[in-house]
Amino acid sequence: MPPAIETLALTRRFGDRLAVDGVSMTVPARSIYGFLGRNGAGKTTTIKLLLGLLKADAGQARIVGIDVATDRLRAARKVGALLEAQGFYPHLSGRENLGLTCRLLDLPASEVDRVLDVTEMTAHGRRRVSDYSLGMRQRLGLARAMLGAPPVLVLDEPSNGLDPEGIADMRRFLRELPARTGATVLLSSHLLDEIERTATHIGSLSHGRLVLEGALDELKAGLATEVAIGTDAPERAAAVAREHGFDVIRADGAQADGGPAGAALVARFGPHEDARHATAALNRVLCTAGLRIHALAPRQRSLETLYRQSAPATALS
Ligand SMILES: Nc1ncnc2c1ncn2[C@@H]1O[C@H](COP(=O)(O)OP(=O)(O)OP(=O)(O)O)[C@@H](O)[C@H]1O
Repeated sequence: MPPAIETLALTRRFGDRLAVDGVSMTVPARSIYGFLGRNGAGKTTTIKLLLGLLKADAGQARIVGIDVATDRLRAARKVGALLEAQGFYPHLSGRENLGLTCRLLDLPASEVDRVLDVTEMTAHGRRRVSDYSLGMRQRLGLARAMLGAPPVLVLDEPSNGLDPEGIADMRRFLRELPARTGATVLLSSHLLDEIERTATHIGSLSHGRLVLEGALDELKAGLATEVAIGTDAPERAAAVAREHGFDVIRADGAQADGGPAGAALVARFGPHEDARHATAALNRVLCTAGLRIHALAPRQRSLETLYRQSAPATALS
């Protein structure tokens, strides 16, 4: 089975600006691929290249093995998209809006029932889109992207503007999608936490370059285990720990004792080190030196850590 999406040194300039700079990304079939990057990193341009809405200056893009540049229409039939501007006719019902797209794509009318059912929108199909909540419009956008059952879905910020309940709903829906329909989802979002809870794989762009890619579990497993140290004498604790060969840093985040967020003293163990043994050894060293240690708290390995490490110069946006 070819990857759902594959690019090879994909490049696109606007004037002097390299918006997409030699990106080689692989989205495995049936994955949920979180596509990350701050504003202007090149996500939308990449998506437009994948959809054949823009031409690449160099490199290739393939959707389920079909070259987007040389076989544009066949590739386009394999991908459904939910982009920011939904472009529905507000005075028409959801069902009528979908019917129009169905005719444009030369698909059987039964597709409307199918996608309304998949997106749990059947009950609202006959209501006018102007009466829909934002969450329902996003669902309808998903339904439209799924017309013709394309194997690949590209969703740009599907949770944008939704309330917490709507976001949770969207998350549940997306997580179930590959198993229910066999589809692969490329999910572009600024919400790291949402991506972490939804995606199986991630790819991160920074200044047009792919700086991080892989299965989320594997990437997280490769991160060092970190333990926050709660002590009254952080400077001395750091010095003692370092003397004994521990890698100790000052890091942002919650204090080990649950106190106010700020610079915490954090020990980092290698990804293959036994964290329990290492923590016990660290504790022994600090206590033997007469330091008062009131907490040793393991920190979660998070997508945020990965993201910051891969693009350290860029702030979250
Ligand atoms: N049509 C265009 N003409 C000129 N420059 C453009 C054009 N489209 C994008 N760019 C530039 O290319 C770079 C990448 O933009 P792009 O929209 O792909 O980023 P993005 O990651 O999608 O950001 P956002 O999260 O804000 O949508 C930016 O510097 C942007 O200003």
